[in-house]
Amino acid sequence: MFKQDEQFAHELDQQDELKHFKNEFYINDNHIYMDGNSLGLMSKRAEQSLHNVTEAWKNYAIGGWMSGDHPWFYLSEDLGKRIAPLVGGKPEEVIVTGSTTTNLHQLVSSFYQPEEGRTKILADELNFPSDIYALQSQLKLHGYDPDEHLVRVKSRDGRTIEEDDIIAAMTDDVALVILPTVLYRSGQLLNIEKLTKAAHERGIPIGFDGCHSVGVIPHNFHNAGVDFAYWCHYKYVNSGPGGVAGLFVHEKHFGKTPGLTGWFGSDKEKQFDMEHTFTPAEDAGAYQIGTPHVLSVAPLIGSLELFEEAGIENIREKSLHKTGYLMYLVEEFLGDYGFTIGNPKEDERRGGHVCLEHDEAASICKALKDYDVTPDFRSPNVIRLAPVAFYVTYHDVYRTVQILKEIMENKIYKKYKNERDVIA
Ligand SMILES: Cc1ncc(COP(=O)(O)O)c(C=O)c1O
Ligand SMILES: Nc1c(O)cccc1C(=O)C[C@H](N)C(=O)O
Repeated sequence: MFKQDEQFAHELDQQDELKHFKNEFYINDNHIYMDGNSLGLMSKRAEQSLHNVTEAWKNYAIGGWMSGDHPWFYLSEDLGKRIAPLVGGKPEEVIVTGSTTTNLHQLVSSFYQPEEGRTKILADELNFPSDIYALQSQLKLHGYDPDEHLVRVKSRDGRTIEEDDIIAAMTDDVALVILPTVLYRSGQLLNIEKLTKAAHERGIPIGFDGCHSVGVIPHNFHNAGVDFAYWCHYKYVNSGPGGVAGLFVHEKHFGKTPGLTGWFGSDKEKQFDMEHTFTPAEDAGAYQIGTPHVLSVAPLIGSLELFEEAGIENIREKSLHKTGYLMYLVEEFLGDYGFTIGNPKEDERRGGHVCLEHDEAASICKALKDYDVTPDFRSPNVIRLAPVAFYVTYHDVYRTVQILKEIMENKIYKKYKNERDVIA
């Protein structure tokens, strides 16, 4: 269904009904940005909404909490409602707050309730380090040895985790399951419905890290019955470095007091009563802790407009097609150069990036940067390439593969050290 020639790439671009979105983003003409899976590009809408919030601060000062187009007091809830369609949550099940890691701490503090004989947390050995560190420290806070109580499902191939292996590890001593939706390195998409059903059949609550899927894949957290989820917005949702994260708590858990409490988790009508008895919000808002980071959330106001205009189903369709095209070109043009495609190839098992493995991955990434292509390296041998639907064209994908071919054919990568820089 794909063709090898450059003209074909141009034809695909002409037919791309999302192509006009590229003009919404800041990117130099000749630059190819394949790293939206780590930090999304700045959009003009995000820049504008950030500016609007600084203007509100200028004009209203403390009045900004209740005045202006986006009163800050309700902003986290308002944005949660707008994120809800991206994660398949009800509007009141989603709140924009914290960071991925702090939200995980909050949710584990709330949902990990060990009891006699059921004390373990189940994760996987390919999980993102920050999640593992959080789980280890939570276990320690409960007086458990993480080496014994944090179970990490093994990968059979070093890239992916078999759902059946995860389910087999959901034994009677497991009190909580934490998994990624999409694995950060290989890009494997786990079957969220299947895993949630299996966990619940065994009486175990389950939560998902959606960092690598929110903004690129539609979700179904509510209908799947997922207990909770957490994710960042600075990758595929383009909210800027350190942008405020999000979390989902299924409505079946409403009414419980979160493990970590703070005044911004209060019922909004009660918050300024300043009582020493905490009255939690009745929805996911209860999981907030302190004052929202208004300046770090501001870009999301504008960025979300693009998702509302494009539709997440269309974004997923285009992302699958572009990653499919990239894999096709890799196989056609790079077959002789020692690359392995490390992500699952089936559409229902892969996320928004292609994982290329190569022994010289670090030096190849450095060479790509000198050709004005931004890839993403994960030690020891992974090149992640994300042809983001909004701003990477088919022709960009074509050019990236041609540049890779040139780097390999002419051994240009040999000019660079095959080791990572400070930030990968
Ligand atoms: C899967 C995953 N989990 C957690 C994190 C940590 O997020 P943060 O540093 O925003 O807490 C990241 C990215 O940094 C990630 O990719
Ligand atoms: N959060 C990051 C940062 O502060 C600096 C550099 C990279 C990141 C990332 O988000 C990395 C990303 N989570 C990953 O999947 O590797």
